[in-house]
Amino acid sequence: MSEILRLDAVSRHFSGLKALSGVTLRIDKGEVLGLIGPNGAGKTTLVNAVSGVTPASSGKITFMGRDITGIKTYQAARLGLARTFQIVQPFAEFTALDNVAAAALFSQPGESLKSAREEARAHLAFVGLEAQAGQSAATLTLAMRKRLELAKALAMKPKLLFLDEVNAGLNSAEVERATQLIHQLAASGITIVMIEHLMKVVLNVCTRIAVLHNGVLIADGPPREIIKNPAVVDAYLGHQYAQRNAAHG
Ligand SMILES: Nc1ncnc2c1ncn2[C@@H]1O[C@H](COP(=O)(O)OP(=O)(O)OP(=O)(O)O)[C@@H](O)[C@H]1O
Repeated sequence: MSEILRLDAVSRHFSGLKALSGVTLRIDKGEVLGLIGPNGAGKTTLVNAVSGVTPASSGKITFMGRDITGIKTYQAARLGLARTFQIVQPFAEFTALDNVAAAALFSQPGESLKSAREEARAHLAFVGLEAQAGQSAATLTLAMRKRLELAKALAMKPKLLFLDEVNAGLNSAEVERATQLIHQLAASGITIVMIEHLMKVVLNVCTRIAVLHNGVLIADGPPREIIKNPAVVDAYLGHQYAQRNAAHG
């Protein structure tokens, strides 16, 4: 497989706090990488560093062979790096359709509003929000706003898509539906990095798992190995989880 993203010794400090410490990680095209770890481990900070929201303090980030360290968010979007946010933040007064059209225009500013809206309609249909196209984003349920967030990210035509806790706060039927969408996205060839606390989802969709703890990458490998890794069990999964898992083979 060929490399799409590479982090070399990436660190991010907030005053004295080391949110990310010397993270080196390679992601290949077509992978679905699960990024896991306890609260405050540095997962969102890593995604923010790559997508230009909060630049790295040091280290190097390479996307499709190009040095993108310190890139701005709009530049990242135009290169094909898109993300959803943990706290969904649509333009509340805009319709669902125009939220997605705005995302399309953000990544391709030359596009006409008419074609951005046509494109937006297709993305809304993909995430199952066709019927809500004309509704203002403020009136959508949390699950719908999460799917809207996904449609916005897709409107940026990503090559690499970061999903930041797209399942948080959803019920099991909604998680099931979101999981199917992630499978479809992966099948369409988009490389995915997902921050996810639900291990059931991680194990269902991820081809590889990277684990952060206190800003340090403590493990990186195939899901079946990661869930047995003693450092990961200690830092995140817990011994009960490991025992339950071992009992289920
Ligand atoms: N803008 C900021 N200013 C100061 N500290 C920050 C900032 N952003 C993150 N941090 C701190 O950096 C550390 C890593 O935070 P981060 O949000 O990356 O963790 P996370 O693994 O995504 O956690 P969670 O699972 O709770 O979302 C935390 O201690 C957090 O408080």
